Amino acid sequence: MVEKTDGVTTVLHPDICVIGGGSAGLSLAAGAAAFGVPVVLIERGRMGGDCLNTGCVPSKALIAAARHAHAVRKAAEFGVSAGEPVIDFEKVHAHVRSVIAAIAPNDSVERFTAMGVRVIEAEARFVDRDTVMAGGLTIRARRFVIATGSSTIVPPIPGLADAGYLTNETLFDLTRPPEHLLVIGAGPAGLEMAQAHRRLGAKVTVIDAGRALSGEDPELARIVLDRLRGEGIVIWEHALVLAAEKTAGGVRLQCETETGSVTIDGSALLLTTGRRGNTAGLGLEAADVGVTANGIAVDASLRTGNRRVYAIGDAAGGLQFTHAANYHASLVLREILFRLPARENRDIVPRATFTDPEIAAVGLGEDEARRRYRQVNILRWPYAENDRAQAERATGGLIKIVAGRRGRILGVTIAGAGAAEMINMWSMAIANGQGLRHVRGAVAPYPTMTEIGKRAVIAYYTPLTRKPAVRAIIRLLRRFG
Ligand SMILES: Cc1cc2nc3c(=O)[nH]c(=O)nc-3n(C[C@H](O)[C@H](O)[C@H](O)COP(=O)(O)OP(=O)(O)OC[C@H]3O[C@@H](n4cnc5c(N)ncnc54)[C@H](O)[C@@H]3O)c2cc1C
Ligand SMILES: NC(=O)c1ccc[n+]([C@@H]2O[C@H](COP(=O)([O-])OP(=O)(O)OC[C@H]3O[C@@H](n4cnc5c(N)ncnc54)[C@H](O)[C@@H]3O)[C@@H](O)[C@H]2O)c1
Repeated sequence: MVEKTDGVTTVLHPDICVIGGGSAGLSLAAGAAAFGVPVVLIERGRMGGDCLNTGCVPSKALIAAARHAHAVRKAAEFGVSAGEPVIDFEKVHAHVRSVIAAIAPNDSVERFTAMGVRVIEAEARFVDRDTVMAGGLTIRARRFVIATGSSTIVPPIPGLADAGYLTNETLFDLTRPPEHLLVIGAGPAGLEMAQAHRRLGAKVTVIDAGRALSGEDPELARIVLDRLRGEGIVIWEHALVLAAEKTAGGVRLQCETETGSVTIDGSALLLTTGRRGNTAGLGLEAADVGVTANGIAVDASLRTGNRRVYAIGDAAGGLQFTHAANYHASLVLREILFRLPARENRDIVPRATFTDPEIAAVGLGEDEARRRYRQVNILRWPYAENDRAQAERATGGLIKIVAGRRGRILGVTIAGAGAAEMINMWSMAIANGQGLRHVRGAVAPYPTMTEIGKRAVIAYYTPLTRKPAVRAIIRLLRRFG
């Protein structure tokens, strides 16, 4: 990398300058370095970003602890006596920290420096279309990639700031369980954390202005919501939080629900009200980079209004998943390194919410498929018809497959045990334009829950067995012995 010092400032001239060392930025920097391309990565906080420090990793570690507590409570159903679990929240917290610590070296400054990435630990800011300043250094790169992540949207609820609230940035620092956790926002983040805390001994109330899990097919979302309610979580849907206030015991919310006004007292409040791409302080105006209500304005190739600048991951204000961030990084890298046109295809990006049961989906939902195509077939198969699900006592679940003409797979949603793992097969099928016949032709080991999808597909072909033409062929062939 060309580096010039004029006695006052040092100017770096990499091919690529990445702003943000979270899932998106690290993925892009690692890919560029692997091809020997000079790359600068600027990170103002902790390497690994949200996913490692305050998102996926701590939340999944907490969920794992909660699942063990739940398994102890449920053990009697299997003839194993265990009683009520003893939960040491400080040790749960230590478990969460140790999982982060185990993964952190993969995202460390040392590892990336060893790969050949020049890591600058400072805040980055554009000063013009082609220049970023960070930590007293000037970076003039051929291409810039903004990967600054997102932050919780704080709703304008009167009294909220004074009442005090937790977000994903502070939730995992708790070393004592909240007695009664109030959660505003019943999306993936809110419901995952609601169930984890409930299973770890807290009372939990969730409030949403709209439908809970509104991004998912209502038929399948209902399976998850029924289970959560069955575990004692109170979920208010279509409820407006009008005001918040601090109380001696914690926090009080005044809500307007479908059945009237309700006052809810809790000991702590968590906001999981959606996330907006981080744009503040980046000097985007100087770089001619536009913003939207969700984050940085990009086109389908993740390019901003400034042709040299891309935005990827949560910052781009679209899909907000670690795997989407990695996908974005691969698309932009393809375009920068090989000049191959990049085009984001959201239909191939799966999503999974790690409640129990999980809900996972890829491709089009039924409504969207009906909007786009004239002929749509809906296939369903319940977990209760699967032998493994019976053995595991995990019969509450359903797969729903949306197929088009000639059995092309358009979308799949699964609510049930192992849904996040099971969706992989369908992601692969959709990404490769495959149809139901490809699934029919594959053999799934018995007894596994993967068979649930295959059974749905076989049911789709069952009417074939009754077709007169098919039966006539069989009759004809029987004559030959
Ligand atoms: C509670 C929770 C659970 C989640 N669970 C999952 C899950 O199970 N699966 C999943 O796929 N996704 C999950 N997500 C979403 C996932 O965490 C994000 O999609 C992912 O982290 C986005 O990566 P990113 O690189 O775009 O942003 P980030 O990881 O946020 O990284 C952005 C980085 O940029 C840095 N930065 C910002 N501005 C500047 C600046 N001006 N200069 C220098 N550096 C800057 C920040 O410090 C940060 O480190 C979860 C999110 C939350 C909140
Ligand atoms: N398993 C996962 O992959 C996972 C887990 C957590 C988060 N995430 C990602 O992080 C992002 C943020 O997640 P999230 O669940 O916070 O966002 P979300 O946008 O999915 O859900 C936010 C919810 O908050 C509600 N809401 C917003 N303002 C409100 C208000 N004032 N009063 C009541 N309800 C209000 C909305 O109606 C919505 O249902 C998502 O894009 C998600 O994909 C992913």
